[in-house]
Amino acid sequence: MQIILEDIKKSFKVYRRPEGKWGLLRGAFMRNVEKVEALAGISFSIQEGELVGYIGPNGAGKSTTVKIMSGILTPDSGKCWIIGRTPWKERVSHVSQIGVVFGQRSQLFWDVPVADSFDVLKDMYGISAGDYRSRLNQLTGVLGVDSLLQTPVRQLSLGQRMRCELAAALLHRPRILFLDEPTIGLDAVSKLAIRGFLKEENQRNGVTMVLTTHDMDDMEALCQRVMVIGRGRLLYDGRLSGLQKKYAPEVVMKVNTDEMIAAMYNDLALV
Ligand SMILES: Nc1ncnc2c1ncn2[C@@H]1O[C@H](COP(=O)(O)OP(=O)(O)OP(=O)(O)O)[C@@H](O)[C@H]1O
Repeated sequence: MQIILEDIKKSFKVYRRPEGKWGLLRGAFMRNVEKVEALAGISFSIQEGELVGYIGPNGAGKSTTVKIMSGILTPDSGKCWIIGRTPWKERVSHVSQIGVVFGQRSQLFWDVPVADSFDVLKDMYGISAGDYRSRLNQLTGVLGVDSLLQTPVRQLSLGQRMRCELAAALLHRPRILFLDEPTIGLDAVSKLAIRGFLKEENQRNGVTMVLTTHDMDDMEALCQRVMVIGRGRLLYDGRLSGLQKKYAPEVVMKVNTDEMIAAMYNDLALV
């Protein structure tokens, strides 16, 4: 198994101001401390080359799991091995094997051209000049961002930025890619492009992927296996079809809205 999590628990301390009219004033001297249990004992394992969907409602603990697997957060207890390493203990060697994309955050420098961020990543990961050139050509070509390399990140649209984020996460040829809501806020055309790219990268290069999303079309297009988390606990781990059969047994018609809208944009020559 390439990814193993065993009984991972994580809670956060949150400080709350006393309520009421004088709460603001009293809060300057005393605060109530509360414990939020984000993960209450999560266990799963993932094989090399799998593309697994990780879904659940807001606040269920998805991002916390991704942050622990990426080595950004340390859990309170439990065990985690990613390619045989414990992420938060062997961070440097761990990050060379993984790529991470957070849909709501950027790993690119905001004010400088995209190419400058890529150059920094090249040095950070110690990618040789030849390998960097060929990988950059390949990724920018497939993702359609070659013409954007000299544009400052702040001038990119969300969809353009997300394609650049994907290229940045894959420059060093990681074996595992963690994706936290990579299609959030994107239009139908960009969503389809990113799904197509992820599928190709998984199938052709065998990159293992864990995909967090609220978009069921992402799930259907990409994931055969789905893990459902709720209140920090794993509630389901199995085939997407099993989940659909259980919770939507009587669906009679399915309209793929993303594909419909993408076709409409194409017809209107809007892309
Ligand atoms: N740094 C933090 N400090 C305090 N509480 C936190 C922190 N990070 C997460 N939490 C809490 O932990 C719980 C799980 O949060 P998490 O971000 O993992 O959920 P999520 O499933 O990714 O949600 P969403 O779908 O909204 O992104 C939530 O109750 C959240 O408020």
